[in-house]
Amino acid sequence: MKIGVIGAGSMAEALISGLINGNVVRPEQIAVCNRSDRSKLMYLQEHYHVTVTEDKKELADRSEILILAMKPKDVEEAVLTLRPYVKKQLILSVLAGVTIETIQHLLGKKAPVIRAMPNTSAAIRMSATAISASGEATMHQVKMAKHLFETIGMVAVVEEDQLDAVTALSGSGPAYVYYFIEAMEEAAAEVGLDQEIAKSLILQTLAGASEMLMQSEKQAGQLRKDVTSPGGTTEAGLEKLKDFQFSEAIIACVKRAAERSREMQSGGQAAMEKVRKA
Ligand SMILES: NC(=O)C1=CN([C@@H]2O[C@H](COP(=O)(O)OP(=O)(O)OC[C@H]3O[C@@H](n4cnc5c(N)ncnc54)[C@H](O)[C@@H]3O)[C@@H](O)[C@H]2O)C=CC1
Ligand SMILES: O=C(O)[C@@H]1CCC=N1
Repeated sequence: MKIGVIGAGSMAEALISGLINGNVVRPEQIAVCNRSDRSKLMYLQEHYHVTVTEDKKELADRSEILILAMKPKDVEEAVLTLRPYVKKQLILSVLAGVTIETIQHLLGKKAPVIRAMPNTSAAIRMSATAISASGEATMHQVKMAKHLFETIGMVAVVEEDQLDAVTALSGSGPAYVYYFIEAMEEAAAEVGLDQEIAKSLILQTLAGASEMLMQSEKQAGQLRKDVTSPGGTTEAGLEKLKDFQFSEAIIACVKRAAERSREMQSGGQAAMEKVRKA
């Protein structure tokens, strides 16, 4: 399987790192191009030994899968310059808020397109990814995409209209967790803990809680109650989280991110209109 990656940013690197370090594909099976920043290409070549090129034709000709990994605002230019070289390749987009219809419009044909929403934990093969395929994608191509993402984490197959919600939940999700950890680190300093010790305690606590949920038949709410002794420390701490409307804040966060994904989708439709009128 030969893969061409268009856009050499954070998500591209996470995918490349997961695929290569997990021995899923060999470096020579991956070629990457970027728009302007050549240093990023040099970095990827040096670290992962992938092929780098500035020539989209060369990239497309050698690839069976073309991964779109630029920012959504750049999709129009990227796909229009790629368009002459797209023949039978499967187009695999990781772009937030850019629909299959928009991509097919920019390509000027009903090419097989699979939208995926992974997250940056792909770098260590722990991504939570959801995929959705266009009707043009063959069963083989869907299986191939599913397999690709399964090798770097777990995969859920969803309807395309679910992808805004997925993006808000697990695509952006690592950032919420890192934000929580940053706050825990700040809290640890305020209660007088050494920074390094605090960091290991926080990370093991998160990993342990997450693993408990995976292994246990109990739901999160029950496991929380198991920790919370009546009149104890946890109850006192949780009261503060309630005072500051922790749940409401998380719900508002995910809802706003999903809404933003839908707004970005409207941007993509405007680009599609522009191409249609040109
Ligand atoms: N960063 C994340 O956690 C996740 C990002 N995504 C999606 O992945 C995509 C990329 O995100 P990041 O990697 O964070 O962005 P980034 O800004 O780090 O990387 C995008 C890269 O694409 C390049 N690029 C732009 N136009 C191009 C063109 N015409 N041809 C070739 N390269 C071009 C840019 O030079 C840049 O290096 C976005 O669409 C985002 O929605 C999806 C899931 C998670
Ligand atoms: O922030 C973003 O728009 C992208 C999509 C999911 C994670 N990062």
